[in-house]
Amino acid sequence: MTSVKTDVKEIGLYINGEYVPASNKNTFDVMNPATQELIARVSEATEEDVDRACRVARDAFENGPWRRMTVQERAAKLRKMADIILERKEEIARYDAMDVGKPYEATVGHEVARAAHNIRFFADFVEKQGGETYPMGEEYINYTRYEPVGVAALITPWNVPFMLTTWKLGPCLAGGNTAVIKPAENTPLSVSLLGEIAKEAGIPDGVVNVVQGQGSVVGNALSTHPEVDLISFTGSTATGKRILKSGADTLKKVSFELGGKAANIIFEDADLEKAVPGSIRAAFMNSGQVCLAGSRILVQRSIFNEFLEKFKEAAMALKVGDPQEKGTDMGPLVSEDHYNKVTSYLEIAKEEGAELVCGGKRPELPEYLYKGFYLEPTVYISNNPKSRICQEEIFGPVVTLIPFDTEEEALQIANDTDYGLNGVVWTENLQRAHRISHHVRAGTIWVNCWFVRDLRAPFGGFKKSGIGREGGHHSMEFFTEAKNICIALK
Ligand SMILES: NC(=O)c1ccc[n+]([C@@H]2O[C@H](COP(=O)([O-])OP(=O)(O)OC[C@H]3O[C@@H](n4cnc5c(N)ncnc54)[C@H](O)[C@@H]3O)[C@@H](O)[C@H]2O)c1
Ligand SMILES: O=C/C=C/C=C(\O)C(=O)O
Repeated sequence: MTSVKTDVKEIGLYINGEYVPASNKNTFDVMNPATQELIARVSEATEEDVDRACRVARDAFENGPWRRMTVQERAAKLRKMADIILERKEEIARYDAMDVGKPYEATVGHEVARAAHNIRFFADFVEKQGGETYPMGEEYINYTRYEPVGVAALITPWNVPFMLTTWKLGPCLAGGNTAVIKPAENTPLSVSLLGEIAKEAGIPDGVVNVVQGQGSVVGNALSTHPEVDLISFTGSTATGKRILKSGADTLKKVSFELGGKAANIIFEDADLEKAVPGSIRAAFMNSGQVCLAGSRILVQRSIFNEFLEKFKEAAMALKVGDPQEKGTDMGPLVSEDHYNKVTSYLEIAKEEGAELVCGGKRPELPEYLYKGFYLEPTVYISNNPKSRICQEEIFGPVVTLIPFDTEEEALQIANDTDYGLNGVVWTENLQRAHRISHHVRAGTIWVNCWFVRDLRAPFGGFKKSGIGREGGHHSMEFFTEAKNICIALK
């Protein structure tokens, strides 16, 4: 097996329905994290380019046909967009495998299908959406319209680039807004296609724009731009704080999906046939680079050793390798910087006295992957839930098993975190399942499952894991302004 050698791609910004170079012609390089090969040269937007994209989006919003179309017309174009995503699913998944290092097989079969569903779901949703009517006897009547907000900045992270961007773009466009998208700088490939896919679907020029470059420059220019009305951001809590500040002067609406450090709680009455593979997925999917990862695994002491043995065996059986290859469970980490961050926690774990169960080193790999940013699935045991490895979002294939004795103790540990994105509970006891679900302070609780998504359900975080909710009417509330019209009838 040799590496999938590809030509170096040249990727422009997408503004007003066409690919354009940066105004100063600058580009930045994108590497394949499995091999460190150069895979793309991407135009690096200047502040002037961001300004142009925002003004184009404003013009398309104010003067173009998009917001004036009937919902049926808009929905038809969005459905076409979903169809094109499915037609191009191999190309999109290849791109995510190339710059994220995400296993191709899982991406093409699941994430890209979900991306198409994100767009189609919101097309269907707005077609069925009604308004409110409040008659005031014979004198007056009130009715509500949901109008688009304006120009949206959609700023997205590198771990799930395409799917997460469509999760925002679907409701943004369904609501009649226009968009300037900014993907993460190390994973620009798949998202770069969204402008041309929108155009092919018949969405007018200027409605979907994509700018590329560093967060501190391009992201910052977007979040301070006076033409941007709202920001939907998914990324780290630290960046969320920065964006909140930079959007403050122009009072932008924000929706933030931020970091997590989920407790994955295994009770002694859990069915380990389900809990072990479920916890393995929650720990190591996408090399643990998932906001929803079950990275703190709380295990009741009476079954601790049994769970530990089974979990360790399953973790060590995961196939770490080339993301492009069939059967690969785990690819590399996304970049050298991120590899250094994740592996710094191996030192921290040692200093904190955590016990290493397995992993903690580079896996043995074929020669062409020697330069890849690989780390074996890594499992620790810790008796100190307050230690840094139990508190900080490592965002890699590094998880900690923490023993507990009682339900109260499990809840106390689960809630002893700044984050509150999600929690996971494994138990065969119905009352306990509800009790624990009610008391874990997080936006989503999965019981005897993980990462099962119904797009109508609210999705978002308590505490430092976010602001607002996405999903179904929650997304539409963010991407529309409710207007009440009161008519005197006499
Ligand atoms: N809650 C969720 O749904 C969810 C989903 C996926 C990832 N995440 C979180 O995302 C993080 C990993 O992603 P990441 O490392 O790409 O996050 P990040 O915050 O570093 O970057 C996210 C995006 O913000 C941009 N950005 C960076 N600085 C900026 C600034 N000053 N102004 C405007 N934009 C800026 C980046 O360029 C990138 O496009 C993890 O914390 C993870 O938990 C959360
Ligand atoms: O890594 C984070 C994954 C987030 C998933 C979603 O936002 C979703 O499923 O809508």
